[in-house]
Amino acid sequence: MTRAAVVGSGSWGTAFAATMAHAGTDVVLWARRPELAAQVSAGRNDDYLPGVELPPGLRGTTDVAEALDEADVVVFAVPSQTLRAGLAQWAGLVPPDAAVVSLMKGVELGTTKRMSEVIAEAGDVEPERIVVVSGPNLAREIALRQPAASVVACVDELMAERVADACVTPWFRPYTNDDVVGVELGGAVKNVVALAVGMAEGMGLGDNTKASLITRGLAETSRLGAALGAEPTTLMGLAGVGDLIATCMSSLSRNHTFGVELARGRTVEEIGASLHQVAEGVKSCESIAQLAAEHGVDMPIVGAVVAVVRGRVTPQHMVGALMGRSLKSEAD
Ligand SMILES: NC(=O)C1=CN([C@@H]2O[C@H](COP(=O)(O)OP(=O)(O)OC[C@H]3O[C@@H](n4cnc5c(N)ncnc54)[C@H](O)[C@@H]3O)[C@@H](O)[C@H]2O)C=CC1
Ligand SMILES: O=C(CO)COP(=O)(O)O
Repeated sequence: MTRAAVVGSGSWGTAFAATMAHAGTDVVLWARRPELAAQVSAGRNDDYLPGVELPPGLRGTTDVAEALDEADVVVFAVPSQTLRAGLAQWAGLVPPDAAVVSLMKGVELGTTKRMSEVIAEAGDVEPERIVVVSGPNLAREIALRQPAASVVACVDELMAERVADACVTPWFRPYTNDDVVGVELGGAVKNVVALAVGMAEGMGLGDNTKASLITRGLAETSRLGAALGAEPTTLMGLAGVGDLIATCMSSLSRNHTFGVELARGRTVEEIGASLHQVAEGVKSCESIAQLAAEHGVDMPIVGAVVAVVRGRVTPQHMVGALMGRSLKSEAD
């Protein structure tokens, strides 16, 4: 039986751990707080997935060494900006032949590294063992066993298949892919586009506005992907268009919700204090804008979101600025 450890017991760490347990994997979920670890062992996570019944086989622990001991699959599900510091404590405990999975959808501030790059660097893990799982996977819907597909990406196909086998259920269908760069970029950039779409919604704007932002957001993602060597087909797939649609259209998305609240006039600090969960785009908009600048890629929506998050312009001003840009070809 495959043994898995999940590090991070927020909404997606818990939902993915539950999915693997349903798939027949022996799963231990690490939590920082003893009361949350005990709740998980009792079949609940009231903080992050209230009302959801977790599978009986899923165990919680606060002992990370116990969780990682003899794991075939090690999954990281913490906020992207905390991963490097966490790995400084955890990396030495990861079994040397384990698949190391990133569920995270962010880009590191300062270094502009993707999460697989942070795992390789700070965790000293070879790229052949690093697997990225990403797709239209709103945690609550997966935890409620609503059908969805996802992408399991690794440069080593056998490693991707190991992780796909460990998480496949009748309601969670993983597709393998070897384009780690494209899968990670799709997941990170869609959060920033969802902030912009949320702002449009909060301003009372309608579906044409949202569809325009989503489509031009995809154009920005594709340009960045081309510069970084991603496959165009990946960005047209589940980890690109699929996740962009789910996140931008769903009120379950924290990034979307954050954008709505910004348009209502609340500050980044006020919303962050009340949300209690990570909205990765709020920080990754800065690192993605830096990555784009480094590669000479034009990303006006990402740039506009950065300006709002920094408090330099209002969401209302952002829409006017985007609409007032000089005309160009759709293909550029
Ligand atoms: N929630 C969702 O629907 C999905 C989330 N993701 C991605 O998965 C990643 C994790 O997201 P969620 O589980 O939703 O986040 P969350 O905000 O629900 O939970 C984050 C977890 O990390 C823990 N944590 C926070 N700071 C930490 C630190 N310094 N060290 C160790 N643990 C720490 C928190 O206690 C919590 O258990 C993010 O990158 C997110 O973009 C991906 C797909 C779906
Ligand atoms: O990545 C997600 C769905 O695939 C979840 O998005 P949020 O982090 O905005 O909630």
